[in-house]
Amino acid sequence: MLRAFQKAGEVSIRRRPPRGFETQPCGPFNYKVGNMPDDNQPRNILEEIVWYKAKEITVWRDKVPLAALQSLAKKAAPPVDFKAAITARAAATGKPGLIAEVKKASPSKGVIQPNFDPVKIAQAYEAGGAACLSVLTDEKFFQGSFENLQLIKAAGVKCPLLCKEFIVEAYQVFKARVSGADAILLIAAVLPNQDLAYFMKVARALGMVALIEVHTEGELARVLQLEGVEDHLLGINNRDLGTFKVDLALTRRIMDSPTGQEVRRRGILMVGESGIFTPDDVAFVQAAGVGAILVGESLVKQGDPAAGVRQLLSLDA
Ligand SMILES: O=C(O)c1ccccc1NCC(=O)[C@H](O)[C@H](O)COP(=O)(O)O
Repeated sequence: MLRAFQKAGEVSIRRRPPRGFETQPCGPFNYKVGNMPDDNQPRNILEEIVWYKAKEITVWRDKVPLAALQSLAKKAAPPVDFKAAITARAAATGKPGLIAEVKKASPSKGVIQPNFDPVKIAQAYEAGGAACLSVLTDEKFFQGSFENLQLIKAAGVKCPLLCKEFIVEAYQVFKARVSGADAILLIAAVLPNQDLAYFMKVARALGMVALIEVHTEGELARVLQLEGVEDHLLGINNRDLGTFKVDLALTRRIMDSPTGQEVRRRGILMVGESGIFTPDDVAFVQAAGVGAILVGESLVKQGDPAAGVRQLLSLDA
């Protein structure tokens, strides 16, 4: 459902507070600007995340300037083909290719897995039959890290890795590559097409693909206008950003719409994201037309994530 402030398909997330941040850096101190009116507050969790991200990036850039990161990216081991891993696994199993998410906590659920060992979880997902992995790198809201991405790659996990970061600047795309990512997430609610096109280009130049995530049919129609979008993946996130409620029927509604039909005609690899808990859920989104699924909570909270993967996909042990 569209909110009052949102027009069909347009960016709905404001990248900065409209009247500026409440505090401004002033030498070694943070100077409080004064009481800000209510309309300067984030309207949903995604705005809160993105506003904080802008501050985080400033700190990262002070430590490692973009030029230094770019030269590290040149020296990094080459990326692995993310899309090929999904299509190969889907062909072998007859199920959507699974992108299993290494996720400790979330804004909607708090801590999901208190005994969180990212490498062990990643290895278990791979052993269970995941095609690819998604690694949350956001620290404040998901208790993830870029270090987790590095550790998983360094441990020899072969599944291609998606850097699950809230990207608002090219700096993060280079940081993802340097940390071992094979794919990046781009969110259409946050990024206008001009930014999406630029970040897709940077990702391609570094040998990665993008998972471009939409929440509405309008956003899907908008991202379908991007040149070369077929080379990437498109995801439908079933989680409402305002209420956190997940509704798998969103995937079906969008895939059944005229825009969803266009996606099928153009043979774009679609990913069903969030709220997938059971083999019936997998069958539901597969019937709706997705070729891949992105699953976090239902797998990560299990004592045996490898068994969890096999169970979810109804695979033999
Ligand atoms: O997971 C959240 O609470 C969340 C809140 C706000 C923005 C994004 C959020 N999650 C990111 C994701 O897209 C999910 O981690 C991913 O799709 C897996 O979802 P699930 O299987 O439901 O854990």
